[in-house]
Amino acid sequence: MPPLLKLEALAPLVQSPLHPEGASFEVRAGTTVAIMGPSGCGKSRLLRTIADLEPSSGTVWLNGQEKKTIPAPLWRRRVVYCAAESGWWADRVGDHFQPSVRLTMALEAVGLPAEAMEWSVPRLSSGERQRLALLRALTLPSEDGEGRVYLLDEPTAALDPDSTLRVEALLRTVLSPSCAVLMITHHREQAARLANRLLCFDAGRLVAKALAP
Ligand SMILES: Nc1ncnc2c1ncn2[C@@H]1O[C@H](COP(=O)(O)OP(=O)(O)OP(=O)(O)O)[C@@H](O)[C@H]1O
Repeated sequence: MPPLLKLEALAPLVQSPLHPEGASFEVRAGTTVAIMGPSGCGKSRLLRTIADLEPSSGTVWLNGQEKKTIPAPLWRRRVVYCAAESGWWADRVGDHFQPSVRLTMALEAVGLPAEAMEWSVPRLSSGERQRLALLRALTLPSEDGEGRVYLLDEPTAALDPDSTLRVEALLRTVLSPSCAVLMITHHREQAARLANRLLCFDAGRLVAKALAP
């Protein structure tokens, strides 16, 4: 079985912060891979290139199928990107979601009430905003049941310790055998709690590191 996500020499086309050889690694279905590195080293841009939001050189495959053979809207439904700073386009939170039992359960799991769907976006605290943006990504309906990769950019950066643990517990439930998570974190303990593999930026190269401190 091919890896769910595979990168070969992937790099942003414009002013890439990566070493010229780009990023090459695989993410297997059912696993979480954590990425760490200093501020400005290129972590977010790497996720954005995988998500097809920045022009890039190199090659990406999803389930053995090359990105350039998959229409962009379909790619973005299967490679779901959750940015560190979320974008919202309507005033009411609920207008960004499709109601479902899964959503109600997920809200509860991260400590938010069902009424959060009625809240207005401008009133959200940064932690509420971050959890809701994550739920929006995680509960996107899947039309074809195909495997998905979730690209999560510092998904708990705005959260208190208790909310962080709640979100981590939710993330573990996302990992069906056909899905995978590729996440950026600044916390090694979080990587150790969640990830199967850790990749660290070192002078523009991604280097595998042990998860134990
Ligand atoms: N569109 C762009 N074109 C050129 N350079 C960019 C672009 N967007 C960001 N950069 C630069 O690329 C570098 C990497 O940015 P990136 O956002 O990937 O960093 P990061 O590792 O995620 O940092 P942090 O941990 O602070 O979020 C930074 O120096 C940034 O200023």
